[in-house]
Amino acid sequence: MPSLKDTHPHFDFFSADSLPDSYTWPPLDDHPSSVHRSDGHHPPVIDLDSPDAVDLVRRACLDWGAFHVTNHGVPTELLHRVESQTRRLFSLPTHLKNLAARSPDVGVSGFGPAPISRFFDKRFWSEGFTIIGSPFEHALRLWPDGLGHVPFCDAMREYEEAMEGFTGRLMRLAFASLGLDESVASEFRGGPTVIQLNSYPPCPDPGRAMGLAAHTDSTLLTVLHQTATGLQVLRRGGSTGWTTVRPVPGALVVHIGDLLHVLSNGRYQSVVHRAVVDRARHRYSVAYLCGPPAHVKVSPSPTLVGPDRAPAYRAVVWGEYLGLKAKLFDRALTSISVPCDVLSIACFASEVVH
Ligand SMILES: O=C(O)CCC(=O)C(=O)O
Ligand SMILES: [Fe+2]
Repeated sequence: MPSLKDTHPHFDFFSADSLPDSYTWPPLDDHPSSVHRSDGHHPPVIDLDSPDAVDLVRRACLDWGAFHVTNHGVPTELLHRVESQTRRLFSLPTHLKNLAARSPDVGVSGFGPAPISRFFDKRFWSEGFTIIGSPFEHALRLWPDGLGHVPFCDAMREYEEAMEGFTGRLMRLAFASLGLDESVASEFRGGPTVIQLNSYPPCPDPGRAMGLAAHTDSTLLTVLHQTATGLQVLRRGGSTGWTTVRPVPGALVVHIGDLLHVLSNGRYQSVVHRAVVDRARHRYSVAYLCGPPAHVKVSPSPTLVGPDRAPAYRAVVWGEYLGLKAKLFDRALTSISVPCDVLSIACFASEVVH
């Protein structure tokens, strides 16, 4: 049962020399940097220019639900600039960041703890800043004098443009890897832009703190930029526990989200992931959340449905799914699954009718 706390007072992470009780999670025996996996037990690195890219993406989606991409076409200089502007934003004093806080009236954009934190009794050792559309209004509150907001807004706008191109290419690859017509991927492009900036300050007791608890993303695909260790993924169906996804210089991490899970009729499963924290290092990550345009219904692709493979999920638009996630969290996907008995009745009925 979620604790559904409405707000968390913003906490000054840098003044803490020990972990307050409200941030102390039970010790996790699979927690964090003790997990070192040898090669072959790590999401693969895929060169987007490889002639085998489609097969490599299929294998990675089936095995991990996550992979690294190189030759993605996003300039290194832009990645550095986005990271340094993220750092600049989170290093503002707390009272200034609170001027751009998320509020229920203004929606989910702005500064604050991760929205999923309200499902947990313990707090996350992190701060987030969610950008939906233009960051201009929030940025102007954070840097009210002069042109301080300009480099931040420029970097985010350029990143958004670069991500639109990159995720278009990725979606075509993902479609091809499922044996679907690549041109249909364009129907799922042009959705609202969402960029999630995350900050994980150094933590006095990282073994008992949680940066961001286990979750799946409510997206088609998520592209994560990280330059420090902290991301962990759970390999589905395996018994290997959490795998630390070490940053690969210059590469971007791709996650399968719940909506691609639905579209693929469960063939590709959304990846469960979390972020852990470090005693000395302040980590930042930038997630680009790629979803469909507001009116586009996502349902299992007809090509992946047949007499022996009934549709496992009903159709949803992104807004409805986000609403379900905000209410049900990790039960959202199950809530749109089509129960087997309904399927067999439907199959039986169609056999009787035809
Ligand atoms: O910071 C990370 O590594 C993970 C971030 C994440 O999962 C998210 O923003 O949804
Ligand atoms: Fe995530």
